[in-house]
Amino acid sequence: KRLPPGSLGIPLVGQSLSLLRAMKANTAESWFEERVKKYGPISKLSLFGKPTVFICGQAANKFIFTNDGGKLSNQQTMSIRRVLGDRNILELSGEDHKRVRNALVSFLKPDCLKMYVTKMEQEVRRHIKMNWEGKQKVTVLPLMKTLSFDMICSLLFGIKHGARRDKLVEYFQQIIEGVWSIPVNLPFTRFNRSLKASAKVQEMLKELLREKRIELLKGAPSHQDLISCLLSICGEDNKELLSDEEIIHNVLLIMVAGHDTSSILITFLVRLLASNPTVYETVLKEQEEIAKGKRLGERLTWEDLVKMKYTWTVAMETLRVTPPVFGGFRKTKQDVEYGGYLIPKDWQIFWVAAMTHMDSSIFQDPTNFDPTRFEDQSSIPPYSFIAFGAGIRKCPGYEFAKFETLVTIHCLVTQFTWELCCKDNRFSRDPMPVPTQGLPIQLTPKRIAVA
Ligand code: HEM
Repeated sequence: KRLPPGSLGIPLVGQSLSLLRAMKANTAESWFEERVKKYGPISKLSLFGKPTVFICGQAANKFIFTNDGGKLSNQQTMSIRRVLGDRNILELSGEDHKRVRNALVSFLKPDCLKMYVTKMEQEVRRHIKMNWEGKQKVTVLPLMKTLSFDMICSLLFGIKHGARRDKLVEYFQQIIEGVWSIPVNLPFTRFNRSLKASAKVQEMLKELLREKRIELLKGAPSHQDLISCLLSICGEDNKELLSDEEIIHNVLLIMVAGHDTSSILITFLVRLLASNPTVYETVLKEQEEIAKGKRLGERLTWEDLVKMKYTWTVAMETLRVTPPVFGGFRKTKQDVEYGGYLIPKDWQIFWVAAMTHMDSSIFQDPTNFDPTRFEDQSSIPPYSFIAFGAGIRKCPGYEFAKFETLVTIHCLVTQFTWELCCKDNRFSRDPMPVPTQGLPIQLTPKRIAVA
């Protein structure tokens, strides 16, 4: 009797197909709004074969993110666990989660990333030279995916351009397809291909770890890339803090977590800059000021990124309106009480970012694109902007994504102007937002590249 209102629907299927259809049609936000109108901010349903409670609002977000690791644990789909490995950080809890997360953050924190701004710019300039220069038309989303994969390979894994990286890209595509698939391991299913690709990548990473250990023994700097950094962190007993399996599974996770998200943010920024002249002019002015202060061929520094304040508010507002991560699941470790209802042990809880991002009591006139909301971030109530999550599982790649986005937008707006080829400004979710036809744009070069 104390269960939240709502129906669990047809056994196994529940409301999954209906939600997936709404995602594809980009109406998932209204799908949830309808539920709230019907049942209020807490309701039960069944998603992906499991009884689920959907809760929304700032208090709901706080409940989820502050109880993470306590009454609630992380809940991922079976395909994620099978493809990325059971030692990836999403599968870990308690002390194990803390240990692996601290190790990842020791490389992903701003103090460390500061040293890599030049390397990021080199990667972006190389990408532009190969894929944008001399072209009249490009399709942004696939190119941004290539760029973010290259960034991850160079900066995080220290894998140079060449045959090994090409092989990795090929397998990676298959891995990604399986991460979001139905976990049926039969020949010719996406899931089966993905498992095989994952096994091959894990073999390649084992070899890479061996090589990196030798380099470290020869005196290579431990902070040259994330993998070297993870290998060189020792625990109290002077032994490596992370097992090889943990490093490999987390490298696989970072490939997935850092690839789709940043590439989608940059793609939606490119789309916005083509359709909002006021925002475009202000971003351009900020970026040109920085470019003017540089000598020919002089690279961007961390200090330059600090000056890109307006551009970052535009990125944050883009994430508010179109969060790449729609929402996420947690699992109850015991019966829990919330909002006067009982959520039984082992049920899923689902949070949805858009429900607070589009709440007019938090963000005034929420459908209006207004980057000034993020000028003073302390004015945003806690647990209401959750594009990067919150609490102990808040995205550790936030700074990496920020640096990558700012460097890329700087290079693009100072080198090109562009127009959208497709007047259809809609997008679907798969589960990440995908603009129509991957966002083809008409390019005009501004001037000869500086670098
Ligand atoms: C615009 C870019 C990005 C967005 C919007 C984003 C969003 C998120 C969100 C919402 C979560 C929390 C999920 C939850 O609580 O269930 C998360 C976690 C995570 N993200 Fe990101 N992310 C981005 C970029 C990156 C990058 C570039 C990396 C790696 C370099 C990364 C690595 C991770 C990892 C490892 C976790 C799991 C953390 C944990 O469980 O402790 N992300 N991200």
